[in-house]
This record gives sequence, C-alpha cells and structure tokens, in this order.
Amino acid sequence: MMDVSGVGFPSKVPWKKMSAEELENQYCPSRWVVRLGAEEALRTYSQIGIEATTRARATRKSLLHVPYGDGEGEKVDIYFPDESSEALPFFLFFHGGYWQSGSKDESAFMVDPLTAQGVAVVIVAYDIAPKGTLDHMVDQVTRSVAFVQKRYPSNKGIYLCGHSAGAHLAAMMLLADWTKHGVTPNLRGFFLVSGVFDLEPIVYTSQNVALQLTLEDAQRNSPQLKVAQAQPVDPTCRVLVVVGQFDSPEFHRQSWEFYQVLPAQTLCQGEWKASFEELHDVDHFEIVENLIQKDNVLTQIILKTIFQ
Ligand SMILES: N[C@@H](CC(=O)c1ccccc1NC=O)C(=O)O
Repeated sequence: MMDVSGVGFPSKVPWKKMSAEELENQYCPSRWVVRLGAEEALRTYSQIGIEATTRARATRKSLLHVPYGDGEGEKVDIYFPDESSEALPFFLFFHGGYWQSGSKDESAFMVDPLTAQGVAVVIVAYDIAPKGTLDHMVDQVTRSVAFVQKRYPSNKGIYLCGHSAGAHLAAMMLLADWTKHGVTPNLRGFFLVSGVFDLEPIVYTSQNVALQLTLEDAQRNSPQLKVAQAQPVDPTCRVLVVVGQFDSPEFHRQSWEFYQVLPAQTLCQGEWKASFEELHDVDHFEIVENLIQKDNVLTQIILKTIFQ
C-alpha cells in the first residue's frame, strides 16, 4: 500500500507520539463515559458491584473468604448453583481498578445469571498496589487458578474472566508455568474484557505513581510481548477479547493488537480459538455492570462458550 493521503499511516505505537495529557486521558477510562460524568460513572460502578455482591451472598450457596494461600489478601469467594455437584464449570473473575483499586467484595456482578445456569463463580482477591507489586499479583492469580483446580479436580472446565487490569492478569495466565504449581488447570476459556496487554504506556501515566513499574517490569508483564512464545494451553481453549464501543482509542488498540498476536502461535501445536468483539453501546464500566443481567450480550456469549 502507498501512503497517498499525505497524512501518513497511523503509527504502530501511536501513544509514543501523544502529549502527556493525551496519554493520561487515553488511559483514564472514566473520562470516556458518555452517559455520566467521570466521578459518577466510578461511583455507579462500585455501587452496582456492591449491590450484586450483597445479593449474591444473600441468595446463593457460597463459601466466602476461602484462602488460596497464606497471605492475608489471598482469598476467594465461591458461589454455587443450587444443584450440589463439584462437576461444574468454574468461572473465575479478576476485578479491575488499575491494580490499585477494587476488591472481591464489590465484584460479584455475574454471579446471579451464571449460577442460575449451573456455573460456579469464583471472585478472586489479590493484593493491590501499593501493598502488592504487579509480579506478586500475577503470582497470586496463578495460585488462585491452581487452587481451584486442586480443590475441584472434577470440574467441567475452568474459565478465566478479567476486566481491565483484571483482564491483564487473566491474560498472564496464558503464559503461566503450571509445573511449578503441581497441577495443570483444566483451562477451557478466557474472557478478556476491556484489557490492557501492553503495559509500557502505563509507566508514563499517573497510574504508575502507586504501581511503580519500571520499564522492565512493564515488559516482563506484558502478554502482548510474550504470548507468541507461550504454549497453547489446550487446542480447543477459547480466548475471547472484548472491548466496549465507548472505550478509548488506546483501549481499542490494546484489545485489537492482542487479538492479532494470539493466532500467530498456532502452527502444528494446536491453537487457541480466538475471537474479537467490540460490544455495541457500552463503555468501560457498563460492559461489566451489564453482566448482572441474564439477557445481556456478553452474559450470553459467556454462557454459549461454556456450554457450546
Ligand atoms: N481511575 C480510573 C479507574 C479505572 O480505571 C477502573 C475502575 C474500576 C474498574 C476498572 C478500572 N480500570 C482498569 O482497571 C478511572 O478514572 O477511569
């Protein structure tokens, strides 16, 4: 192709040409919410999460604050369908909040519609910054997945879902070395919702005040850079990359480019069945808030993937 526009091709790394202010803006999801002001969007998100969690704890069979490790913050909440069986699909959720906010206690959005269909839902806590470093969070999340496999060896598949920073943590599980954990989890699917997969730009935003990532930390923890060398977990494991229509251009680029590097490592070793979806008419927060509803598009995609 020739550049005849005079404008030039968009850079492969457009963020490197952005002013500090523009970069900050691109990586501040609440500023891209159109239905509400930024602060109200964050308040609403947390309120919906708290309400869903209160409801889930009051109405579902659950095991709360179950330790997956010795650390104080290493706990999961497990919510079960009515029928008692351990041979269930397990859906693990890693909350977002730029690795420095959020908790499992306000993140049980999808418990109601998924448990109603026979899926056990596990909401995972990890030590957010400044207490936890990113390397530590990745290790914690890895141990939480190994824990679920060990505790429920007859599971009908483990599905990992993360939102935003949590989608990054979920994607890092594509790179995990399970031999160190004495178990190979029965991973059947990944739902990566409005994620960040190349962490380098984050280093230059205010998010890094709490995170304190060096460039090396960011690169080591960027699935975008590492996933091409990863072993496919299972030839039929699904990887769904989703982004909201109203997410910022940088968030769109992050999801699209991660999806683009996924099928590259197929060759003859098996492949991840990857797909990419831009969800219509939702922003960075609604995309998860809407998981409280059974007839929402993403809820339906998740259920179809689990029960295909
Ligand atoms: N300070 C950020 C908050 C944020 O990014 C966020 C909040 C809740 C859940 C996910 C988020 N984004 C990524 O992890 C903002 O104003 O958008």
